[in-house]
Amino acid sequence: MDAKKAAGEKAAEYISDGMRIGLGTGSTVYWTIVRLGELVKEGLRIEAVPTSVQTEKLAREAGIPLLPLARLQAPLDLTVDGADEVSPKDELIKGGGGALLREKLIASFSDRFIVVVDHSKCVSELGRFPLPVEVVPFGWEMTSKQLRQMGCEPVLRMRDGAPFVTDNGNYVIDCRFGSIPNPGELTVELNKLPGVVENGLFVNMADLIVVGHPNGTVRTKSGT
Ligand SMILES: O=C(CO)[C@H](O)[C@H](O)COP(=O)(O)O
Repeated sequence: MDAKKAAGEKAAEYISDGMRIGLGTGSTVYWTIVRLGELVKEGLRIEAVPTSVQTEKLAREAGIPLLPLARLQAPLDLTVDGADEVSPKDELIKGGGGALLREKLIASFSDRFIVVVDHSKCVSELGRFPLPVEVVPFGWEMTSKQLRQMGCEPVLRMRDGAPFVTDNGNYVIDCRFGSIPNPGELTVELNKLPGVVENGLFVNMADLIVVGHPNGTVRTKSGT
């Protein structure tokens, strides 16, 4: 079985009747959404908040009832989402799919945050994957220069010959740091830059990491 499918489907086991959940974005949580769609058809009652337009579409197709954020009075029970890198301390890089801002918001509104990855995402130190930073389009060139001064190689994310635009109307600058020895400090420093909306470092957020392996086995480990 595919490692992403194994991890994604396993996460569905943590979701029970009556829960209000957050649904992440990407090809691993895709399998959670597909599995939840099956369970909903079998009678599971849940409501979900999607972290992207892409996930909203998938959830609708799967028949999962959606919950408008404006109606949310209390934290979500659980959010399931993927990641691009996971450190030994369960710090994450996210945003490969460009949904980092909504993903961080929804995860922070959740009592529990479960991360689903295939084994290749587990690294000894964060930073080989370029860190996605969501920035406002106005003056992005200056923001990029300031990001460079923080020790990375910044590249504006492009799609079809034009800047990639997030669901929030912003740009993404992918910042190649090479290594990020102190993600906690870096996330604070990045978010101090005026043009930065949010960055893809998720520190002290994951409660459980579900890691899929190519033979279809899954290992879980408690997060921070
Ligand atoms: O952060 C994300 C999207 O913004 C994704 O969760 C991350 O890129 C992992 O994606 P995939 O499961 O497809 O490898």
